[in-house]
Amino acid sequence: MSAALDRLAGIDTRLYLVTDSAQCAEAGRTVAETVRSAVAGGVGIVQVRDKDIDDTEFLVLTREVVAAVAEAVAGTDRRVPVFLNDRVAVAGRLREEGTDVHIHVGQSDTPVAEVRALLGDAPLVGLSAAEDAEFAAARATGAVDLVGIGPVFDTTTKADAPAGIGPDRLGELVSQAGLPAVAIGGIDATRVPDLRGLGLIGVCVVSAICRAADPELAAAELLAAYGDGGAV
Ligand SMILES: Cc1ncc(COP(=O)(O)OP(=O)(O)O)c(N)n1
Ligand SMILES: Cc1nc(C(=O)O)sc1CCOP(=O)(O)O
Ligand SMILES: [Mg+2]
Repeated sequence: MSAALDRLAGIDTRLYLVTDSAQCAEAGRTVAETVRSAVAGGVGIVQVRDKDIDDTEFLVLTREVVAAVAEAVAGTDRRVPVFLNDRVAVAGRLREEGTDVHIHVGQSDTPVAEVRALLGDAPLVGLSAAEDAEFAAARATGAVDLVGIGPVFDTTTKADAPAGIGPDRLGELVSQAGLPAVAIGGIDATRVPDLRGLGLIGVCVVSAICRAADPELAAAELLAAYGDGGAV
C-alpha cells in the first residue's frame, strides 16, 4: 500500500473528475473549459472519458484537456495528472510525444500487465475493481496504483451501471482492497459527507461537475464537504 501511495506523492487525490463530453456540451461548455474551471476549484485528478468518439478525436480532446490543466495550475506547484479512460494506444502516442498522461482501465479493458508492457513503468495505472478476487489480482500484478470502486450510489451517467452498493459496503471493500482506492458513482456534495472516514484517498464525480452551472464552485463545494476525507 505504501509503495502505491508513494507513486501518488504530490497529488491531491481527494477530488477526481471524470469528464463527460455530452454533459459538458449540455451545460454550454467545452470539456476543456469545464476542466480548467474545475481544476481551478480544486480538482486534483482528471480522467478523459468519451465512449462516442474515435481515437483521433480522443487524441485531440486529450490534448485540449492537458492544456486546460496546465493553464489552471500555472504558477502553482500543483501536480494534477490526466488519465485516459481505456485508450492505451492514444496514451502511448501522447507519451511518445512527451506528454505525461496516465491510464484507467476496467476489468473488461486492456489487462494491466499489457498496459505496463505497452507504456512502461512511469504512468500511473488505475483499475476498476469491486470484489476481493479483483483486488487480489490487482495487487498481484504489482502494477496498479489505485483502484476505482463503484457505483457507490445509483448513477445515470453510466448506462450499464448496476445499483449503488452504498457507503457501508464501500467501506468493507476499501478495507479489503490493500491499494489506494477512490469511490465513483452518484456522488455529489450532499452525499460526500457519507464517504468520509472509509479509508478512501478520494471521490470521483462526473455529473456533479460536468452538469454544474459553475464547475469551479461545484469543485470547491465538493471539497469543502469532503474535507480531508476523514484521512486515509
Ligand atoms: C476512477 C474510475 N473508477 C472506475 C471507472 C469505471 O471504469 P470501467 O469499469 O472501465 O468503465 P468505463 O468508465 O470504461 O465505462 C472509471 N472510469 N474511473
Ligand atoms: C464512469 C463511471 N464508472 C462507474 C463505476 O461504478 O464503475 S459509475 C460512473 C459514472 C459516474 O457518474 P456520476 O458521478 O455522474 O454518477
Ligand atoms: Mg473502461
